[in-house]
Amino acid sequence: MADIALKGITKKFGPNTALRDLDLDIKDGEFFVLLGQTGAGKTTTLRVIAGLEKPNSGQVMIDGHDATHWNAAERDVALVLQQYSLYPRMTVRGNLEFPLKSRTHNFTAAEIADRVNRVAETLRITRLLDRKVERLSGGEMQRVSIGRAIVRQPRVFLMDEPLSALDANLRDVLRVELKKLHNDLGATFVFVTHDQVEAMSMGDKIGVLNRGRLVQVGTPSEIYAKPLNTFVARAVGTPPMNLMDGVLTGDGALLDMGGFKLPIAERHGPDGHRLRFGIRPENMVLSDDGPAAARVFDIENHGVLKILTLDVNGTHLHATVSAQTQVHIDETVKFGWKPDKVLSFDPLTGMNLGLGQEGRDSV
Ligand SMILES: Nc1ncnc2c1ncn2[C@@H]1O[C@H](COP(=O)(O)OP(=O)(O)OP(=O)(O)O)[C@@H](O)[C@H]1O
Repeated sequence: MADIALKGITKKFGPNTALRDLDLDIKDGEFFVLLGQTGAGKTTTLRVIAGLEKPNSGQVMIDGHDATHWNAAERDVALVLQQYSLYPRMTVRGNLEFPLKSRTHNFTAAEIADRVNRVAETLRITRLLDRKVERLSGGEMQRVSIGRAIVRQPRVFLMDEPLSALDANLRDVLRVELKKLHNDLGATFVFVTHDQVEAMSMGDKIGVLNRGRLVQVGTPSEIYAKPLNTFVARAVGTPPMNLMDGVLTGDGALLDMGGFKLPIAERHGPDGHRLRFGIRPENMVLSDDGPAAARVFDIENHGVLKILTLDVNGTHLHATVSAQTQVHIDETVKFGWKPDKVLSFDPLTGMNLGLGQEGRDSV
């Protein structure tokens, strides 16, 4: 088990800067998710923590020790990748034993057998122990990959999109199992994903990366309810937050879109101030006396709810409504929003004006 801290890490590949002055604190035993789009620097961050990539500047601290110059073995971390790094011709047992048989360990045969059996039980792969890896399904292989990481009992698990090659059902199952494994082991997990649903459902903490910079760190609910800026606001939530430009007037927002005026509970600026207003789809309200009008462009049925795409003069907004709501494509509907759920962003910087200086400093 271990705390990890990155201090001012910059990593360049030729002219390409993958990480820019990155500071990151991961607490002992935390399930920390790094969320970002492709090329954001997630894998590079993991490889810097693992000691597989040397930063151009900055420090890697493990349990309070400066580990910047430690090699990968000294750091005692395990990396699980999206592609299974297994030996296909060996049995599952052979693959699980392999990390314990290296010259740096001095385990007895009985100790190795005991560890392998316990890991197999934890991951429910005991019945597969004598099967060749090449004869396993994708989900089984990924379980074995995870098993190969835990059998060494490292202090940190680094996981690079370990579920992204699996089909949706299996991903759901392994998500739950990984969370349980984390609880059982009590080890520090750093989990990389570009899938915000995965990040929201698994992380104790989420760090949102964009172009090599850490934009915001927080619990899933903090990131969802108090995004630092429009980038984070749109990075989590399905469908993403609606953003609309407009001006403050009286107790409302006069939207450029359609010239509609909608009430807001919290003002961030004087009358006439231009803002970007943000509202999550579940906080849009369809009602006959709504102050704004739109054409229903699309309806997605999701069982208990429907996701509507509303067209307001060519701009699309999303609204999540109950499955009982009667709507038809091309129908004109009236809508409003929950005034206390509206966020106000600076249209130039994208910063969330509702957080105040204190909120911005804390992220
Ligand atoms: N070995 C390398 N040589 C050159 N450029 C690299 C190398 N590794 C990463 N990069 C660049 O660094 C940036 C960050 O890459 P990284 O793989 O860390 O992103 P990522 O967030 O993990 O992306 P993905 O989700 O696509 O894996 C990208 O612009 C990438 O092209």
